[in-house]
Amino acid sequence: MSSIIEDVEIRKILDSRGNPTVEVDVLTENGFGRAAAPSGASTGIREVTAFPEDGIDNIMNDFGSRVALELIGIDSQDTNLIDTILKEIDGTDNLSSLGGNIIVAISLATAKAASSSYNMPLYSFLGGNMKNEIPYPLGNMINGGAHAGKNAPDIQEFLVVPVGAKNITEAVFANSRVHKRIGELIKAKDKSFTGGKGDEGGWAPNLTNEDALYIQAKACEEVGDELGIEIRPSMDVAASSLWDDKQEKYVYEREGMLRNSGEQVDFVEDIINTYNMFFMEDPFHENDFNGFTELTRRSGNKCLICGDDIFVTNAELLQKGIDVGAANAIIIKPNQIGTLSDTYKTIKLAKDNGYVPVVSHRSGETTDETIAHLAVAFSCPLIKTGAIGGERIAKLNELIRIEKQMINVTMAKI
Ligand SMILES: O=C(O)[C@@H](CO)OP(=O)(O)O
Ligand SMILES: [Mg+2]
Repeated sequence: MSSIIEDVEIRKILDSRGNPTVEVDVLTENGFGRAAAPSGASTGIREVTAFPEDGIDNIMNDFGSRVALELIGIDSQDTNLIDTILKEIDGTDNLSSLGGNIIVAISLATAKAASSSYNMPLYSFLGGNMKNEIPYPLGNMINGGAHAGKNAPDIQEFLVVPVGAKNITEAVFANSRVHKRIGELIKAKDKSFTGGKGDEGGWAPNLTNEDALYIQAKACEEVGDELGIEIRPSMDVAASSLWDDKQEKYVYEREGMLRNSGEQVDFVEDIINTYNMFFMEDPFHENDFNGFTELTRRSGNKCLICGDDIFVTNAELLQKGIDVGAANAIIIKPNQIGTLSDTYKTIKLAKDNGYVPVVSHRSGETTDETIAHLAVAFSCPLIKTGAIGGERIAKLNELIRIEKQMINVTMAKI
């Protein structure tokens, strides 16, 4: 069987916001891999650059000579070599020449071509055939902040985790049930609600953070009782989007509130305690390591305190957090760092230091399902990938398929 790369093709496709992104096909003698890159709206400043400054089209024009020719003839199994070559072709520290999104699509498509060359699903090709754990889905229920319109809550994502679900089917249907129930509760509170949704398929209502939190908790309880499983509320504050450097305050525009870092710690701690939060992402902005450290000290024993913008899937930044006890979980988005091998390096560092890796979609997505395989392959106990919407269910339905293929399968330990 040959996994040697015979051809690499790139095309411009649509993402879920109607923006251009790239899809890459990698062909070997015996296999084929395809991957597409997502895009963020609330991106961290230290993420690699998604696309070159002049857009995608110029790269597409000289892709054959500049990229494909360099990869043809190389074994698609050699992820480290492929990623090194891609970074060399790019030649910049932040991958701004080729663009991290183009590099990540090639890196992932190559791994998929390798797995297909050996007739194996990606999760077992990367993770080995002893894998038998499925991650719990963090489902997105209400969208605010950078993912929704003007009158939506300031907080970006109101999420839930069906921690009592016994299998992935039960888990994803519990999340979709909570999503429906939240829609009903919003309509009951606001008769003029149009049913509008945000970028990740969560409702985008005219609600304060507090009302959204209350409705979310009520729906978790009601659906949890109905289904006989525990469902816990969670959130992504995406606080880099709230932070104003000049005022040195978190600005809650919808609420007309300003909070300094200390007040933000108290505010978030109170939410964790009041609502028995399971997971709290980016409660502080990307440079506020002190805020993360203080909240982790106070609440890290009862809630996952997760860093996204602060770490951007970068092992060096994660090490900085480990050194000061900032957070106990990390969001993993391959396109924040640009390659599969660097993504793995960060996951390994997280696990070696007791940080929970949480594989995540972006707000701008395609129907690419690769992250479902990565979460299983690298034993990440949680995956954040929405609850409804075509580009979100692509990953959730793939997890259902993966679970059916596995032997002696269980949900991850959380
Ligand atoms: O902040 C986040 O965690 C993500 C995904 O939910 O949003 P974006 O892709 O816009 O960065
Ligand atoms: Mg986030």
